[in-house]
Order: sequence, then structure tokens, then C-alpha cells
Amino acid sequence: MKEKFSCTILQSEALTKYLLETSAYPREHQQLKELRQATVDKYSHLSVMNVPADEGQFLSMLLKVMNAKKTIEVGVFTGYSLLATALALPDEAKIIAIDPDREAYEVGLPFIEKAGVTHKIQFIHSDAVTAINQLLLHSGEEGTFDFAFVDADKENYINYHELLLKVVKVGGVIGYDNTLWAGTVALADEDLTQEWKDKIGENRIFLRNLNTFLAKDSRIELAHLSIGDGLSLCRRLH
Ligand SMILES: C[S@@+](CC[C@H](N)C(=O)[O-])C[C@H]1O[C@@H](n2cnc3c(N)ncnc32)[C@H](O)[C@@H]1O
Repeated sequence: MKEKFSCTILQSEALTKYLLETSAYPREHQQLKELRQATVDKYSHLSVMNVPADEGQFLSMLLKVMNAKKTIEVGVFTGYSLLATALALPDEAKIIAIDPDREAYEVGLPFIEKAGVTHKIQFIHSDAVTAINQLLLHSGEEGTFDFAFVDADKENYINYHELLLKVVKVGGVIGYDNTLWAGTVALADEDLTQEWKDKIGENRIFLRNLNTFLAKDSRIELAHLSIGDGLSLCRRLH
């Protein structure tokens, strides 16, 4: 039987709604709420690109437990995960945020400003491979970042991995978002309707390749989580 298209990887849409409405939305920061709503108003169905509130809260807790002070964000869009990160980090923190789409970032910027965390963020208007290479060549900051969050072009995740393993310190963590790609990484081609195929494109294949690669990579400790749309956490070992 062909699967019906759904962005949730939980058992049902109702369970996703329950989780968000019971535990996540009541604790969501006011500026995160407003940023999410502004994203829906401006981008309608593309607003699903924001990480969901429960994942934002997970990232926030992880960063605090790690005592993170320096992070890099690859793929910003309107900045939901960026704002969640900026709110979690201490005042002296530094976040490098990279995206070739400045317009989307500017949709979220008023909420980042209202939250009083703009001073922690350095936005780089660029594709991330170029920007990270520049950072590695010129900044002297190689191996100094506590955390990297990647939520961008899926075909480049494997390239980001090589670069970011140089950017994060030993013991630092890289998070790759969407690594279960709405559950489609587990489906055979014949299980996919045309609607699914149109929506998921080739990303399912890129992410499958990434998942297989990360599972074998002895340079990292891996935790592949079924939160949001799948989140792979990679801790640099040496
Ligand atoms: C899923 S959205 C990020 C959503 C964000 N994490 C949030 O919670 O709002 C993906 C973003 O990746 C960006 N992107 C695409 N190609 C990129 C590249 N080569 N380098 C950096 N960012 C890229 C897109 O412009 C888009 O804004």
C-alpha cells in the first residue's frame, strides 16, 4: 500500500499536535511564537522549514547542558532555531549564522531584536561551503566552536560534515536536521506516491547516504534522534 504524504514522523498528526500543544507551545518564548507566526504569514506552507517548537526546546536544553558559548548555524531561513540558540546561550556568546537568503533572515530579525539577543549573532550572507572555508582559512578559530547546527541544502550535508569536524572542538557537537526526511528514508521507491516523490525530491537519497556514512564514521559518537523530522547529533571524538 502506498503511504499518504505527511510531514510528521510520529505515529499520527494527532500525536504531533498533542506533543506541541501540551508540552512545547505553553513554554515557547514569546518572540519565538511571534517569529513562527510571521513566517507562516509570509511564507505559508514553507513555514514548515522552521524547526518545530519541541526541537527548539531540545536544542536549547542541549546547549545549556553543554555550557556552549560559540556556535555556528548553517541555514537560517527566518531564524527560529537561531533565535532558540541565541536565547539559550550566555550574553558573551558568539553565533555565526550563514545563509544566502538575507530576505528570509530579515523577516525574523525584528523578533531577534525584540528578544535582545542580536549582539550574539554574526550573520554571513553567503553559501555555507564558501563561508566555512573562509572561516577556516582566515579566522584562526578552527577547532574552537562548541556546537554546529546544519539545516540547509541536503546534498551538501556530507561536505559540511568534513568542514565542520574542523570547526568544532574535540567534544563539540554537530547536529544535522531532517535526517529522517518525514520518514521517507525508510520507504522503498514503490511505497511512494507521485505526491510524495514531488515533495521529497532527491533529498531522501542524500540523507540516506549521509545516515549510512555517519553510522560508520569513527571520528564521531552518533545519536540519531526521532525528534522533529529527525536529528543526527555527532560528537567529535578526536
Ligand atoms: C530549512 S531552512 C532553515 C530553517 C531554520 N533552521 C529555522 O529553524 O528557521 C533551510 C535554509 O537553508 C538555506 N540554504 C540553502 N542552501 C544553502 C547553502 N548552500 N548555504 C547556507 N544555507 C543554505 C536556505 O536559504 C534556507 O533558508
